[in-house]
Amino acid sequence: MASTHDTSAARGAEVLVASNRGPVSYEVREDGSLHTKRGGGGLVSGLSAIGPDAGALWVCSALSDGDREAVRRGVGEEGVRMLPVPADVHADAYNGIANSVLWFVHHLLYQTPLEPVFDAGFRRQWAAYETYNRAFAEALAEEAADGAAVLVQDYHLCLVPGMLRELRPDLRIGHFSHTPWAPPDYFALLPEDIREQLLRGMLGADRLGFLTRRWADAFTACCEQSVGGLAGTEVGVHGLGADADFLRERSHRPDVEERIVALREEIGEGRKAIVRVDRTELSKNIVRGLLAYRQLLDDHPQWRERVVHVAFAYPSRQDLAVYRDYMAEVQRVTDEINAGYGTPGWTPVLLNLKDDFARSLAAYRLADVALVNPIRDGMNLVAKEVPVVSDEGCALVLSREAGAYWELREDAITVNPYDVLETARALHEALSMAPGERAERTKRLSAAATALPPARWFLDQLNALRATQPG
Ligand SMILES: O=P(O)(O)OC[C@H]1O[C@H](O[C@H]2O[C@H](CO)[C@@H](O)[C@H](O)[C@H]2O)[C@H](O)[C@@H](O)[C@@H]1O
Ligand SMILES: O=c1ccn([C@@H]2O[C@H](COP(=O)(O)OP(=O)(O)O)[C@@H](O)[C@H]2O)c(=O)[nH]1
Repeated sequence: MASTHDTSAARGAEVLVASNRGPVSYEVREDGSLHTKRGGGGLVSGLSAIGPDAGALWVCSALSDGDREAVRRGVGEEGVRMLPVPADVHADAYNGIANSVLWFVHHLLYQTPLEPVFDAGFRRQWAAYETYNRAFAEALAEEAADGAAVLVQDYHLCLVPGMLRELRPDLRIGHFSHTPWAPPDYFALLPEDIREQLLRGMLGADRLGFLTRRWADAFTACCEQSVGGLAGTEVGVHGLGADADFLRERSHRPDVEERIVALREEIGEGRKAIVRVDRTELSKNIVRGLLAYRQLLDDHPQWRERVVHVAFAYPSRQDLAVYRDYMAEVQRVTDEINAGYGTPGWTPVLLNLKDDFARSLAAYRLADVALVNPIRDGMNLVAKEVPVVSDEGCALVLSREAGAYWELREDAITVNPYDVLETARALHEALSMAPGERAERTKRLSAAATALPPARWFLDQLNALRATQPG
């Protein structure tokens, strides 16, 4: 890794994006060939719309053995540079600090009295997080043309703006958070020096972006409490929308049509479908969703045999025991409901624990009700994607703690995600909605969901960043 920027280097990229997860990942097949897979989650859905046409260089991490092998063989996508960070550094930075500490802080996921504990192990992981951030800062410093614009993404890379600023004072540096931001009292769980390092690292940027005003205000409040304010850094709000063109085209391809036929058969003739699609992620609140569905079957037995809960919970962050345990809990509660309520011709919950994007799109299209009930979520693109591709209109049950709430609340049925009884009532209301009203609401939801498509979301940030004075 180069430690300084060589100013005599040839001109590099004018626009750079940096994120932990990149647009694709690789898998080594048994015959030794490399298989390419689209990266999962909303950050990739948002940034993939930018594509190589925009001329941006996307610097991301080699996350898997397959990714590292691709780097070794010199295989890669156009406009993408994968950093082969050592596996142990990545594990500590990504699984340790990013996903077990920062993700937990911003999503209010700690369960006292057992968590959090900031001990010597945490300090070792923090050192890896610094190393990881430095690797990105150095790669970006190496690749960027004079005066280029660099858009750093998310909580994995909070220290990059400050580090990059030192290496390349000429650059315009932005940082965008795809997560919520913790309120100051919760952020204060972190050791004081770590809090300061994170905030000062981000304030090394010229401009910071958030998905909603709520998260931007929480960040500003944390800065006021810990480091005396924003130190001249601009803060903007950019609510990432769904990519209607991509979704409509992709959801009408033959592989999705095939899956619609299969899904309809599994659901059963004349039954309604309550659909959810998430990473198996603690903050998505899948178990309370199942409990609310069970409550619905208790409170309104008329729905028994007439509805199926189609739950797609595709694997995420499986290196972490707490995520593996959560997946097992989702399976356990599903089995309990199916055993307790199922009949020979009716399986109340259809649980899909495998990654199958085409099948998820098929479920979006045929859903009567979409259940999106996160405890807390930066935005939640699923809530925005369903109305766009829905065939016959879909009622949306939406958590008031999702970023998407602020844009979709008028036509969604909104819930407190912890309140299982309220969620059950919302499911009943959604299932009972008249088809005409459902179609009308879906149309308005779709318009709100696509108000800021990914390409414009990105361009707005780029233009705003270019209008700042570097440093
Ligand atoms: O990369 P992973 O660890 O597999 O996780 C997937 C992504 O999860 C988070 O996504 C967020 O970004 C979405 C788009 O802005 C937003 O709608 C959602 O609410 C967020 O949870 C994470 O922030 C990304 O970095 C991950 O890639
Ligand atoms: O099997 C699937 C099903 C869905 N998605 C996509 O994953 C994203 C999830 O984004 P969201 O903002 O809802 O949550 P995140 O996972 O980023 O926290 C959406 O764009 C989905 O279309 C996916 O990658 N694989």
